[in-house]
Amino acid sequence: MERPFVEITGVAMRYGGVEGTLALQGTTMDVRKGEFIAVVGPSGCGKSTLMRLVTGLWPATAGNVVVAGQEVTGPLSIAGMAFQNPTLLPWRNILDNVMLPLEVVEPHRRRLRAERATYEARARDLLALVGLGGFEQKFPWQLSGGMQQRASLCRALIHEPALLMLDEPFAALDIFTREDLWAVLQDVWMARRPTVILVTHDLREAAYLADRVLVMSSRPGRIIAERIVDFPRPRTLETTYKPEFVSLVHDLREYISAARKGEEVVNA
Ligand SMILES: Nc1ncnc2c1ncn2[C@@H]1O[C@H](COP(=O)(O)OP(=O)(O)OP(=O)(O)O)[C@@H](O)[C@H]1O
Repeated sequence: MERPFVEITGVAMRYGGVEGTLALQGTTMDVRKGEFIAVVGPSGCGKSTLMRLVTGLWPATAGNVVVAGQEVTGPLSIAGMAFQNPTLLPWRNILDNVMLPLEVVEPHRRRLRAERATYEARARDLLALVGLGGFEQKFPWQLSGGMQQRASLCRALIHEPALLMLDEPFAALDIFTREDLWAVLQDVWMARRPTVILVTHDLREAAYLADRVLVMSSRPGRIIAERIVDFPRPRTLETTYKPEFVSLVHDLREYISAARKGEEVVNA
């Protein structure tokens, strides 16, 4: 069997020394190459911490994180990231914001000067794919929140990362924009098949997008349940009204209620 692309084994994370906050303990999970995983759990259970450990932004206090067969010991260049706030640079136009990772991540950094036209075409294609064709020269403050979040998704994808880490990327958006972006993200994922780990509080979002949903316990967080989601793709809003979908979301909600009360959850 192929080795998982992301292997998290017995990870613990304590912030601020021995007396500090224990955010994760005994966290173990694997993600296959090209798989779309959603991680859900009670507020403060350590989801963002998990993302920081996988991308090498923080070292784990205990346990191992291995990505693409390599132990993670520092920031991962094969990862693209998007967060709740789009964090676009206000002095750069949308095209230049999207192209930013190319100025940082090798081998693109070294090729950028000679192959600028090719890279720029790639950025324009991505912007068109998320519905932002024609907005390349605009500045972030000239775009709505949803449009900025689309641009930030393009920025996370421009260097064609093998791993896409999304930490509540749509949380700040209204429900209509959010649902539009689910379809956009699904399109991008189906076209390029990166391995995705999405952290979200929105259980419908998890069920719409993921191949597998992992549920975390209250802090210190560990994985206490998982559900395979096998609705055919591309999924649409119609999918979300089907009884199987509603029932999955209902189950996930029950798991989280149990986790918040500190009860054990039986694996489905
Ligand atoms: N840099 C830090 N220093 C100290 N404690 C931290 C730090 N970052 C997070 N924590 C603590 O670790 C715990 C887990 O935080 P984390 O942000 O990972 O949770 P989360 O599940 O992403 O939360 P939410 O669902 O509310 O976004 C919390 O108790 C938080 O206060």
